[in-house]
Amino acid sequence: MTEINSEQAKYQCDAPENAGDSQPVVDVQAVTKRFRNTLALDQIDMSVPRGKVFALLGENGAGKTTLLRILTGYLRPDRGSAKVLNHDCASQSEEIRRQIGYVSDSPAMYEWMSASEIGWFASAFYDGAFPRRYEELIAEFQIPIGTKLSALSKGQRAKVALALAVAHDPELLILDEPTSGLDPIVRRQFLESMVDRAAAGRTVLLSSHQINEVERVADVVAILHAGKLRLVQPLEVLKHQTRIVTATMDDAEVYCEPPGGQVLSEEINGRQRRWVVSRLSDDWRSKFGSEGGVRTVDEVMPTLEEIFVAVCANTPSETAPHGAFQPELSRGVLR
Ligand SMILES: Nc1ncnc2c1ncn2[C@@H]1O[C@H](COP(=O)(O)OP(=O)(O)OP(=O)(O)O)[C@@H](O)[C@H]1O
Repeated sequence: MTEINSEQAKYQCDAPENAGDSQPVVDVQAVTKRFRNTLALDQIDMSVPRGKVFALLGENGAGKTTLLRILTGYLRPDRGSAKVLNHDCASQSEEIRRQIGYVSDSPAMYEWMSASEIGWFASAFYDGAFPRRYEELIAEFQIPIGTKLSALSKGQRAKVALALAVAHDPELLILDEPTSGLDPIVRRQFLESMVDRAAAGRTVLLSSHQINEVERVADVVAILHAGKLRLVQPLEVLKHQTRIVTATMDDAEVYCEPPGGQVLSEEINGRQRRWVVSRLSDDWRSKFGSEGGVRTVDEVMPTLEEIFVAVCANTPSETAPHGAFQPELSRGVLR
């Protein structure tokens, strides 16, 4: 069985020299990027704290890859600025790429090389420990070392790309859809190894559609929607402060104000009203439905997927007139 074991996680995570540094590892300010008629990123402000697993969620076309490509210097923003490890992404991209590990959504590798040869080739760019770490990862992943990359399966190639990105033990790992192509066992072990990295002070910034997986490993969640950053919050805070409130009215015609807080979404179905609400106060029940007409009221904790759907379904133009949803962020800094 392919396994990223605890031993491996240990060597990946020797304590970084400046682990105590409180400066964000990624600092994005007012970044805007347009492709012809598509506004891919619209005034993005975001900071990624050190030593966390930071998950960037968004629907297809939300702008995740565009943002990650700006951070790694493969794209330039039209406006705004971005820094990674205190280096400017537009002018110091080589330095950034040397210091980080990056796996793009479609890694380009020299197809005519074997896993062994590409490791040897990449080791020229990194410190002396790279070859040993790389070989151990390749062995853990059970990659046939002599086979040309062009002859490997999609999942095996994804593993080679990951091994290349991780083997120099980077302070920041940027992963665009890291688990696509991996089988469920490797996905799980890989994500757990990301948690171990964060615990040792390394930072992992990953984009994903796999919300259930993200829910298991992320410290911080950001949601991009149509090029706008709609939410950035520690996952624990997000889950603690967000509720699905369902009220059943005496009559479908009875109007009912939402239960306070920030309304992420509202659904009306006959006599039933359903809100996904963040920042609900502890005493919301005492104030709710004071005008009468509310027969029963229930409150449950939403899954991250339910929060994601609520945030993405509620674009500003659709925002309910009452309790309007405002992105849960201020300059993308966690509150
Ligand atoms: N090189 C490009 N030329 C033109 N449009 C582009 C280009 N790259 C991205 N876009 C557009 O920018 C928007 C954001 O794309 P992006 O790839 O960043 O989304 P994403 O969130 O990574 O999506 P997915 O989850 O499907 O990979 C999309 O509308 C896409 O069509």
